[in-house]
Amino acid sequence: MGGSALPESARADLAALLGTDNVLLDPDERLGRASGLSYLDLLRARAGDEAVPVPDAVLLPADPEQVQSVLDVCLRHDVGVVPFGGGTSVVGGVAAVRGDKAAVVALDLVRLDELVSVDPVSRIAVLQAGVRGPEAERLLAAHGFTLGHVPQSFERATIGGFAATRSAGQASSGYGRFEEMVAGVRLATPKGEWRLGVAPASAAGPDLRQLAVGSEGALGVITEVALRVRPLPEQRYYEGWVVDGWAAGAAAVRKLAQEHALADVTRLSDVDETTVSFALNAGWQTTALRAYLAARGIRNPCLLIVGWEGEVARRRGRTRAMLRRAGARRIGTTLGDSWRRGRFSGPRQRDALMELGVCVETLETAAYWSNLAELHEAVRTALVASLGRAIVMCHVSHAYETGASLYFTVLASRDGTDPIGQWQRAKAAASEAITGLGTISHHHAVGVDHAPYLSAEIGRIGVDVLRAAKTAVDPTGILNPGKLLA
Ligand SMILES: Cc1cc2nc3c(=O)[nH]c(=O)nc-3n(C[C@H](O)[C@H](O)[C@H](O)COP(=O)(O)OP(=O)(O)OC[C@H]3O[C@@H](n4cnc5c(N)ncnc54)[C@H](O)[C@@H]3O)c2cc1C
Repeated sequence: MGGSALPESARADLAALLGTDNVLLDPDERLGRASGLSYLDLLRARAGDEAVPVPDAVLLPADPEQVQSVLDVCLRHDVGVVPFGGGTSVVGGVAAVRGDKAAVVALDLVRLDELVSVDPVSRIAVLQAGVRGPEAERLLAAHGFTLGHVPQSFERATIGGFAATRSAGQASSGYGRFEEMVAGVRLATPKGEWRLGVAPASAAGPDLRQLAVGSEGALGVITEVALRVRPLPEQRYYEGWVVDGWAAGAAAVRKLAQEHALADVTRLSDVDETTVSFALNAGWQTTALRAYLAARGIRNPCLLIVGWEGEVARRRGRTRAMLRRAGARRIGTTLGDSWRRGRFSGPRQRDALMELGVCVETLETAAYWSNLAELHEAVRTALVASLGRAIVMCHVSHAYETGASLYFTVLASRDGTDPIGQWQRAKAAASEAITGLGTISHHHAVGVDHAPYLSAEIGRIGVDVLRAAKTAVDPTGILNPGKLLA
C-alpha cells in the first residue's frame, strides 16, 4: 500500500477544520475504509491485494455543517470524496476510485449519530446519516416508534447508506422499502446545502427526494434523513408454510400481493434453498418433515416464511385462508422463529464457507410477475454454465402487486488459480441474463459493479439526465468518482 497522496495544503486545511484527530492518515485506518463486503472485496482483502485502491485519508466530521465545510475544502483542492457509512456495500460503492483526481478521501459519517427530532403527530423522525440500524431502533423505541427497516446488513449499515442505496429490509412487504419511508433529505453538495421534503406528497414537479435517495454519494452527501416511523409493534408472530414447487409458490405470493394480503415478512425459497433451510433449521426433524409432506402429496417443497408485526390475528387469518386455498401446508412456528433468530448470520456463514475454499456470493434482481419464471431460470442457467458444478439457491423476499425480487445464493468450488476471474465471469453471465428481463439491482444499488449495465436499463437519455444532475451539483466531479455513472 502506497503512502497518502493527499496534498499537504489540503491536509492542513482539513486538520484546521476537523482537528488533527479527525483526519486519519494511518495505513490501517485507510485500509479499513478501502472496500465493502462483496465476495471479491473479501477475496482481495484476504490476499492482501496491493492493487486495491486505498483512500489517502479518512475524515471524521462531527455534524452536517462540518460535512459541508469538508466538501468546500475538497472542492478547492480538487480531492475526490467517497461517503462511507457502514461499509457494507457489495457492489464496490465505497471503493476508493480516484477517477481523474490525484487524491481521494473516505468521508466516514460515524460521528453523525444523533436522533435530531421526533414529530409524534406526523410520525416523522429525523436521524443523522451515521446512525446504524440497531441504534436507530433503540433511539426510536425510547419514543415508542420503530422504523421497521431490517436488512440482513442491519447491524452495521447506516441511515445514510440505506437512503443512498434504496435499501430494502426483510419486512419490506409491511414497512415498505427504505425510499418509501423517506419524508425528507438534507444533503451537502459542492454547490452548497440542499434540503428536500416539505409535505407528504407534492405535485411541484418531479419528486427530487427520489433523486437524492439512491444517488450513492455521487450527487451529494446525505447528512440527515426525515423518516416515516410507526408505533412499536405489540406483537410479532412468524411461521412456516410449504408449497409444492416454485411455480405454485410464486403464484401464491402473487395472489397475496395482488389481494393486499401479504404478511409483513413474506419469503419464498425455491426447492434448492428449501433443502438447505430444512437441513440447517429443522435438523434431525428434516426426514420426518419430508415424510409428512410427501404423505400430503408435496414432492417439491418450497418453504414460505411469513411474519406479522403489530396487529397479527386479523391479518394472519386472512393470509392463512388464502394460503390454504392455494394448497400450501402450515408447518408451525419452528422454522419461522429460527429464520428470524438467524437472519443476520449470513456474513458469518459466508466467512466459514470461504475458509473452506468455497466460492460463495449472492446477487439479486427483480422483475414483473410475467417475467419472473423466465428470469429465475435464465440466471440459474447462466451461473451453472459459467461455474460448472454449482449450487444455485433462490428466494423471493420482496413482493409487489406487479412483480417480485429474486435473491440468488451461489456456492461453487473455488478456482484455486483465478478465483477473482471465476466470479467476475459468473457475475457477468448472470448480469447479461438479467438484462432485458429484470433490473440489474433490486436493492444492492449500482456502485462500480453494476455501472456497465445501467444504460441498458434506463437508456442513454436516462444516463444523460443523471449526468446533467451530477454536473448541476458537482461540476468538477469530486463526489464518489466512478460510482453509479461509469
Ligand atoms: C451481508 C450483507 C447483507 C446485506 N443485506 C441487504 C439487505 O437485506 N437489503 C439491502 O438493501 N441491502 C443489503 N446489503 C447491502 C448493503 O448493506 C446496503 O446497500 C446498505 O444500504 C449500505 O449501507 P451502508 O451504511 O453500509 O453504506 P456503505 O456501504 O458505506 O455505502 C453504500 C453506498 O452509499 C454511499 N453512501 C453511504 N453513506 C452515504 C451518505 N450519508 N450520503 C451519501 N452517500 C452515502 C457510499 O458512498 C456507497 O456508494 C447487504 C450487504 C451485506 C454485506
